[in-house]
Amino acid sequence: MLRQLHSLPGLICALLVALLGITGAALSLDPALDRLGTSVPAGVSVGDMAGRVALHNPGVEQIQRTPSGSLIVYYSTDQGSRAVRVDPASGKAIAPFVPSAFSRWVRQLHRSLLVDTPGRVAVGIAALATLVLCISGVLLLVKRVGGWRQVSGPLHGSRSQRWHARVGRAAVCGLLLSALTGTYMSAATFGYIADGMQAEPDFPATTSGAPPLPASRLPALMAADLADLRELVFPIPGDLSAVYTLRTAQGDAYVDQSSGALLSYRAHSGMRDAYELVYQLHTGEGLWWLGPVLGLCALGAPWLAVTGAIVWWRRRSAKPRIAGNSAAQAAEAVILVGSENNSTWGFARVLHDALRQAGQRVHTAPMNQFSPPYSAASRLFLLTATYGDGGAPASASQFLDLLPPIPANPAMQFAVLGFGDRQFPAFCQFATEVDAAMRAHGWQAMLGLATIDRQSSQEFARWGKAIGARLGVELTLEHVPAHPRTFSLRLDERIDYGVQEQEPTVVLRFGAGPAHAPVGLFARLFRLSRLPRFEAGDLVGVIAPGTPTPRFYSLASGAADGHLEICVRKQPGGICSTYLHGLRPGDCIYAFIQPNPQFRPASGKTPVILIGAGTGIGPLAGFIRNNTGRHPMYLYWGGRDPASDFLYEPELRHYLADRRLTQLRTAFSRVANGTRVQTRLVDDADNMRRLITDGGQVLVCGSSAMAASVRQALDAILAPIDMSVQTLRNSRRYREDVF
Ligand SMILES: Cc1cc2nc3c(=O)[nH]c(=O)nc-3n(C[C@H](O)[C@H](O)[C@H](O)COP(=O)(O)O)c2cc1C
Repeated sequence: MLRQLHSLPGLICALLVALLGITGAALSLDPALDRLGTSVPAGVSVGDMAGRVALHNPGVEQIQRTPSGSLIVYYSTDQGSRAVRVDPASGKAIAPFVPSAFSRWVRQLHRSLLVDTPGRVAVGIAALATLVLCISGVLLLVKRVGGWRQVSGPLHGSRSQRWHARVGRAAVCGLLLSALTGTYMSAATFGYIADGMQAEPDFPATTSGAPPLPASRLPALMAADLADLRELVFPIPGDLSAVYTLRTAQGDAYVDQSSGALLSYRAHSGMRDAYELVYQLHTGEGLWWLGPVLGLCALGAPWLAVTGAIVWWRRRSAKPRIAGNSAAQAAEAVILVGSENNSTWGFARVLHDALRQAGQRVHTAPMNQFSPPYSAASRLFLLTATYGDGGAPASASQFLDLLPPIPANPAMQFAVLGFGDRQFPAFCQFATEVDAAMRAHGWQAMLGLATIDRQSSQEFARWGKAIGARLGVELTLEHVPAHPRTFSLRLDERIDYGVQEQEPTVVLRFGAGPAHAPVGLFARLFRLSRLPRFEAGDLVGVIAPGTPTPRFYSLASGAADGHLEICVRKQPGGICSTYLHGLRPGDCIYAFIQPNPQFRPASGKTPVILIGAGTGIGPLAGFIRNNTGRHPMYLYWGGRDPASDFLYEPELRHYLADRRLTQLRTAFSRVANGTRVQTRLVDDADNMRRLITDGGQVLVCGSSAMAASVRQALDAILAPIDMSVQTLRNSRRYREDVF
C-alpha cells in the first residue's frame, strides 16, 4: 500500500517533478546573486532614500525594493520609461535594470509550464504529488532500514535502490519544504486559501492640496524604515490631489505629498503574513542562503525520478509470470511467496515449474493471499525474504495476522524456505518466525526451516534435492538470479600456495581485460576497458565457461589498488575454482561486481579485529592494505601449514613493520600441537575483552563452520563483560562474510 502510494504518483508525475526540480534549482540562485550586488545600509529612512533618488533620477515614478535589498527605480524620460538599479546609500544609478529574459522564461516554466491556467493546475498537482512522495518515501525508508534510529545508517539493496535512498535522505527536508510551500501557493492561486493580497487601504477622500514638498521632508516617509520598504509610488507630477503609495512589510498606506501625513493605512492581515512567509520559504527571496540550499535539494528531484523509475522497472521485471497457475482449491501443492523486491518470485517460479513437471497441480500466490482450505493440497511451501531489520517483506506483511484464526489443515505439510543475507543481524528472521508460527498453530512440518544466503543458487538446488527426496520425486531446482552486466578481466599475476600439501590455493591478480566485442569501439573511445568500481570486501561473481551460475569470491583489493585480487582454494570437483586455478597470465575471464558495503571496517579510530581462516584472509588483507590511517587493526588467522600456505605472509610482515597492522596472531592446524583460529582467540581472551570494551568491531571471513566456532569462542570470551556476538551484531560491530 505504502509502496503504491510512493510509486504511483512518482511514475505519473516523474517528468513534471523533475522539470520543477531543475527549474526550481535554476531560480534558487537568483536571491543569492541579487544579494551579492547589494549593499544594505542600516538606519536609513524611506524619505531620505526617496529624496536622494529623486535628486539623481528626475522623473522618478516608482521605487521597488527587492527582498534581497536592491532598489529598482522606474522613471520616465522624453524617450520613454526606463529602469535603473540604484545605490541605496547615495540614490545614484548603478546600472540599467534589465530583467533577464531567460530568468523570466524559467520562472514562467516553473509556475505555469508556459501554458497559463492549465499549467498552473499541473504544477499544483505536481507539488501535491511531491508532498506525497516525500512523506511516503520517508516512511518507506524507515521500513527499509528497520526503524527511525537506523535512518542515517548504511543502506542496503541494489545500486539504484541505494542511490535513490541516499539522495532522497539528503534532499527530503528541502523537497518537503518546497512541496509544502508550493502546494500552499497553488491553493492560494486557485482561491482555496486566502492570501490577503486584495486588502488595500481606503483611498483618501481628500488631500491637503498644497504644493508638494521633497520626500525627505514628509514625516510619514521619514518614519518608515528602508529595510521594511516594498514599494513607493510617486504622485503624478502637477496633480495636487495625487498621493504617495507606500507599501511596507507591515502594511500599505497613502501619504499626502505636501503635509507628509498618513492619509490612510491598512496593516497586513495574518493571512497575508502567512502567505508572504510561505512565499519566502519557497523562493528563498529575502533569505538568500535558503535559496541555494533548496536549489541543491531540488536538484535531487530529477535524480530521484530517474533512479525511482529504474528501481520500479527492475522490481517489475523481477516478478515473473507464473505459467499454469492452478486455482487455489484445485492445487495439490501451494507455494506462497513473501517478497519485497521480487527476486524470491524467480525462485518460486522454478519450484512451481519443477513441481508441475513432476505432475502436480500447483498454485503460487503472495503470502498475504493465504486462504485455506486448500482442499486438494497436501504440500504448502512458504518461500519468504526478510526485510528491514528482521521484518516481513511487503507481500507477506499480513501473513502472521492471517494465520491464527485459520485451523491447521491436517492433510497438508509445510516447508519454509527463508531468503536473507547473513550480513544482517536478523538473518532470515521473518522466515524463522513464520516457521515457528506454523508449528505453534498445529501445522505439520515436512522439513525443518531452510535458509538461502544472498540468493545462492547452490543452496537452493540443495534444498530442492531435500524436498524431492521427501516427495519421492527428482526435483532439479536451477535458478540463476539476474546479475549485472559482466566485464572482462585479464590475469596479470598468480601466486600459488599449498601445492606440496595437495591443497592448492592461489592468489590471482587481474587487470582490466579487453572490452566486450559489441561495445569495442565505444569502449575504446571512452576508455571503458578500465576496471569497474569496487572495494575490498565486495564480491566478484565469476562465470566459468559453460556454466550459467556465477561463483562469488570476496575481493582482496579495491579498484584504487589498480587490480582486482581474489584468493581461491581449489575445491574437489569445483567447476569454477578448477577453472580459475587453470588460468595462466594473459588469460581472460568474465565477471561482475556485487557490492557488499556491510562488510567493511567502520571509519574511526576504534580497534578493528579481523578474524579469518584459509582464503578468508583475502578481504582482510585488503582492509589492512587500505589502513593508511594506521588505526589499530588486529588479525587472527588460521591456516594449515606455515611452510606451504601462509597466505600473504610477506605482505603481512610488511604491514606489521609499517604499522598498518598492529598485531598478527596465526594458528596452524597441520603442525605439531596444531591449533585453530578460535583457540587463538581464547588464548588472547583478555586482549579481546579489552579491545571490545574500547569499542572494537569484529569482521570475520571464512567458512561457515569456522564462523560458527568463532561465534562460540567469542560468546565465551565476552560473557564476563556481559557482552555477546548478538549484542555486537545489534550495534553493527560484528560482521561476517561467510562461504
Ligand atoms: C533494505 C533491506 C533489508 C534487508 N533486511 C534483511 C534482514 O533483516 N535479514 C535478512 O536475513 N535479510 C535481509 N535482507 C536481504 C533480503 O532478504 C534478501 O536479499 C532477499 O533475497 C530479497 O528478496 P526479495 O527480492 O524477494 O525481496 C534485506 C535486504 C534489503 C534490501
